[in-house]
Amino acid sequence: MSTGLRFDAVRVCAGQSTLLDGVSCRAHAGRLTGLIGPNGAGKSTLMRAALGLVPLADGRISFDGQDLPGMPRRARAQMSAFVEQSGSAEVHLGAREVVALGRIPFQSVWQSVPSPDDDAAVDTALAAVGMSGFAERHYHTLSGGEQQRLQVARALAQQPRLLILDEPTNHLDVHAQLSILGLLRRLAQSGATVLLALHDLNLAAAFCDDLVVLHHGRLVAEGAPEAVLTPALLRDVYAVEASLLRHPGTGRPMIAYDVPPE
Ligand SMILES: Nc1ncnc2c1ncn2[C@@H]1O[C@H](COP(=O)(O)OP(=O)(O)OP(=O)(O)O)[C@@H](O)[C@H]1O
Repeated sequence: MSTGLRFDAVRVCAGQSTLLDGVSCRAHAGRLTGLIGPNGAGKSTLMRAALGLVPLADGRISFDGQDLPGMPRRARAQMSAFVEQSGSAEVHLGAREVVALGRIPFQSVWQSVPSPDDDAAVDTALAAVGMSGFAERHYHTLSGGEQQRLQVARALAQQPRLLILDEPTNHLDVHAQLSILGLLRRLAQSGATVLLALHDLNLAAAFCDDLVVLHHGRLVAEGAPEAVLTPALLRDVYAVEASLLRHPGTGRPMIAYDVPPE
């Protein structure tokens, strides 16, 4: 059984700066974990460290007990997928080809055309993000939100057991935000480990099973949204005043920000 993603006393440095300072937290298998914190808190750095894209000065990051950053790239790509914050530069590819990039970790060097399994995974991923009708378009002709949905589809085509996404709802209209987060929640419910950075705290509260809060490169809170999202934490971490309400249907926390009168 999968035990999920685990960060133990993770420290990351760049020159004289400490970007992450002794961060220990978990993203459990079968749960949607939201990584929150203000700009510059260290969210992207933590995600990139998990995938071996920035070196650890200290600590350990493991997935199902295995050292994740230290794993051979192909083995890591066969189990994990990453959607980065700023879209990538696949400008000369068609939309379908971008999604098909997610199948590369499973293809042999002798394979010149995608297998039926590859094609099926790409079709399923395109449909999951509502982009089947865009498959033949050039990537660079797509809107920011359409490109974002394709990047999520590329990650889904990898059929990962671990999915890490850096602000996947960036550029998306409200319907697309709810639909992508619903999709990620279903993926988690099917047993995957899903860790995603989010700035919209109301969306984080509505969808995530667990929240991890970073501030100045340190862990400041971890747990269920209703335990983590308190007026005191919002004041200390985000320097905002807010009241916590409950959604009348789901009982989930909702944040009402105090906007000063003019
Ligand atoms: N290579 C680097 N050298 C120096 N500082 C860096 C480097 N990479 C990141 N930083 C700094 O580390 C801090 C954390 O950056 P990071 O991108 O992880 O934050 P974040 O929480 O993802 O922010 P945002 O919400 O704005 O995307 C920032 O202050 C950033 O400027």
